[in-house]
Amino acid sequence: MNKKSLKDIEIQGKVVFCRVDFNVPMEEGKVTDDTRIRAALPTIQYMVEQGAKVLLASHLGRPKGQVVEELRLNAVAERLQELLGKNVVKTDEAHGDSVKEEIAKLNNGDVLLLENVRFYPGEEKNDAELAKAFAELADVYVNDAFGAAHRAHASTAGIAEHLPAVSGFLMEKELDVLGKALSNPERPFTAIIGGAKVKDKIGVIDHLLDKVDNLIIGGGLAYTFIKALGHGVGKSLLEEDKVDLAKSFMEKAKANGVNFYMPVDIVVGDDFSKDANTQVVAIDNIPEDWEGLDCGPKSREIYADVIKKSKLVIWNGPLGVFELEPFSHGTKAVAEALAEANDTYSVIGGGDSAAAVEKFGLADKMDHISTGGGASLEFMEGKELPGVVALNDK
Ligand SMILES: Nc1ncnc2c1ncn2[C@@H]1O[C@H](COP(=O)(O)OP(=O)(O)O)[C@@H](O)[C@H]1O
Ligand SMILES: O=C(OP(=O)(O)O)[C@H](O)COP(=O)(O)O
Repeated sequence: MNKKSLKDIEIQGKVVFCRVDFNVPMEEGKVTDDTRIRAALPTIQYMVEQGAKVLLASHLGRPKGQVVEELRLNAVAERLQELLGKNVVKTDEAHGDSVKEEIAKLNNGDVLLLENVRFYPGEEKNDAELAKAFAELADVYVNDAFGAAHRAHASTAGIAEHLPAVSGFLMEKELDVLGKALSNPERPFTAIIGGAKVKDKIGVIDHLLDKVDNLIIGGGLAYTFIKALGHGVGKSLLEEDKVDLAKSFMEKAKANGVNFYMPVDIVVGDDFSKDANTQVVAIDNIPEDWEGLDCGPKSREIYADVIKKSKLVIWNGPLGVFELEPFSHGTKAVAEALAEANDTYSVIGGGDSAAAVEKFGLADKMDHISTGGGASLEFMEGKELPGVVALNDK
């Protein structure tokens, strides 16, 4: 990588503003998957050992510029403290006088976690004043938040204009592994795209159609494609204004000779809950009052077969609502097929896909689990990541 790294600078006794991606799954105020926190530990531990005063900054969820009590980072601070085996100071703000007072109390090697940076409306707007307010807290900026590197926000990009700015170790590793996998992909090359963030993902499908041999569309995205085929989708997740686009993707796949796969059968539920009644239906037979929440058994078999014949698979986004047992089987089938396919290099992207693989106990069978979903997709599209561009060149 042509960007400066943490190892290239002197941080002893300096206040380091380190952007991390601690946007972790939470339930009832507890962190349910700490993969992203553990992934940042090498960088944090290094800064501690070097005697820096470490300020960690992260977003959690999408509070849209307001304080949302459930999205405070207190539980994250607790988990980090356990993992580091060291006290972590947590502030209720992310900049300003109260934070400066806490920083003044830090000794070399101490760690402080700032409050959710997205509680400030300026964060997502990359507001210059907010970027300056963050920069005022520190001497050096380190970006280790690969998962948020595709966002040009005040704490991921703007701040870098005011301080020496370098990458952390997680950021470096992600760019290295993904870069190597894609510069000359082994074929057949398959992309599996699922999840719920339709708007974020549907665009990258276009680019993947220029690169892959096989494309599998699943999860909540699938219903926009099912609708594009002219079928009803009941109460399933649907991005009505992307239906025409979905149609054009299917045409592009055909024109490019890409094998295009989407579910042929669906597990529908009458409620978004683990106690829902379920049934398996064909994609042209989704009942009006039901919601598609997983792919069915026939689809799973087809996907597993494609995976086993691939040399490289990138997977972003669960194939169903894997958090609820009755709708976890599609995601599990894909994870198992990847685990069994020894000749297939598997790259897993996305917080939820990574959490799913972890939940099924298959994480150590994957070749690379990225901490970034959207970020890894944009990287694989060949887009420049603003959080990387903003860093100092070597
Ligand atoms: N059919 C579906 N309907 C609604 N939500 C779904 C469906 N399939 C998957 N999901 C949800 O998608 C979420 C993950 O989406 P997303 O954040 O886009 O993925 P990732 O974090 O892996 O990039 C999961 O919480 C999962 O429950
Ligand atoms: O979880 C994240 O995205 P991802 O689910 O695409 O990996 C990152 O923390 C970025 O969050 P955002 O998509 O709200 O900017």
